[in-house]
Amino acid sequence: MADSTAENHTTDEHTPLTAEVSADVAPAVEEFMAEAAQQNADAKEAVDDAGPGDTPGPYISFDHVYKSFGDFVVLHDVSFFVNAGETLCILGRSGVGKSVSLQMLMGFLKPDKGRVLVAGEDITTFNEKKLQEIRRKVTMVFQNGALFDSITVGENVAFPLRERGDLAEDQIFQVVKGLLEMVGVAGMENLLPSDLSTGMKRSVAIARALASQPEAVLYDEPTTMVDPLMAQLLGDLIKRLKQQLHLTSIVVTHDMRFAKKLADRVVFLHEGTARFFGTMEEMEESQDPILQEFLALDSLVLPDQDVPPATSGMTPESGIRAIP
Ligand SMILES: Nc1ncnc2c1ncn2[C@@H]1O[C@H](COP(=O)(O)OP(=O)(O)OP(=O)(O)O)[C@@H](O)[C@H]1O
Repeated sequence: MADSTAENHTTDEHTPLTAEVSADVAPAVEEFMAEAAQQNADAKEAVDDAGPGDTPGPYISFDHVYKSFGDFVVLHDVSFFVNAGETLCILGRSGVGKSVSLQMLMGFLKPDKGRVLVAGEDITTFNEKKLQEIRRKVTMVFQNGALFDSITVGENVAFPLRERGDLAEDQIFQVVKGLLEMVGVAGMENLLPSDLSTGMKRSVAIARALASQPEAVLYDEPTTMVDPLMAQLLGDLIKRLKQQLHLTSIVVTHDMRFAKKLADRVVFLHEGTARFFGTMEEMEESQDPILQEFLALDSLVLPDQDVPPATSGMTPESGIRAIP
């Protein structure tokens, strides 16, 4: 395992994803990551070609989307997009349709009206078979991790690797070990999900998502119910995945610090509409009283506390973890 002293944990987006991966499995993980990065670069080119004229097509977009449950209107004429390799944060108070939006992007829910485009394709009328193809490209990290409870952490992460059918068992073992080290939960292969804290489960869920080499990852409230240090670590990881794997990400969050750190753009949902769509700087400069109120309330809820830098790897014994 790489040295994990405090001075070696710079945790910026340029720290190699494999910096904490043991020397014995690093080559396998590096090869796996290089494959993923190349695939994502190809995906970006594919959507770049899809736009009209010289305009690149977005990787994901909501195009005038409407959604109601009975008489209850959740989304009313909502539009936004995410370019390939970029990160969008979906912000808004409870119950405004953030999770409903993610479920539509995964094809679990259909819009009543409007179009949903994923991987540059209009998935609005896709049948289940075609949606499964899309779900190979776009994967979701659920709040609770959505791990299989009856199998070990290692088996959970190995699952998508086995599905590929082209990897030998020793390659699977190495990639699983390396991915767990990469997301800061080294040595937890043999534990059951029920042995893990919420933050650890989320890290394992990210490792499992990465094992499927997605082009995009959708995160539902990644910092809910985790402490500020864990939130910082997850944020660093998502940023490095963007920087080094060119992953496209959508992050649903209430956490403005997190959004500030990650977002190329934000969409703010309010009373069924996309009240704001643009950069975080533009949102902060907005004179819209609803946005100003949201930002003011957030600064009350989240005082500007300094989070100490990560200093050590999390071990099953300590229950404390850090990523590079
Ligand atoms: N399948 C469903 N059937 C009926 N109503 C639903 C369904 N899914 C979501 N809703 C309702 O749609 C609204 C938006 O839900 P959603 O989960 O997207 O909110 P959210 O913005 O993610 O909130 P939170 O931040 O609290 O998670 C809620 O009022 C919810 O009860």
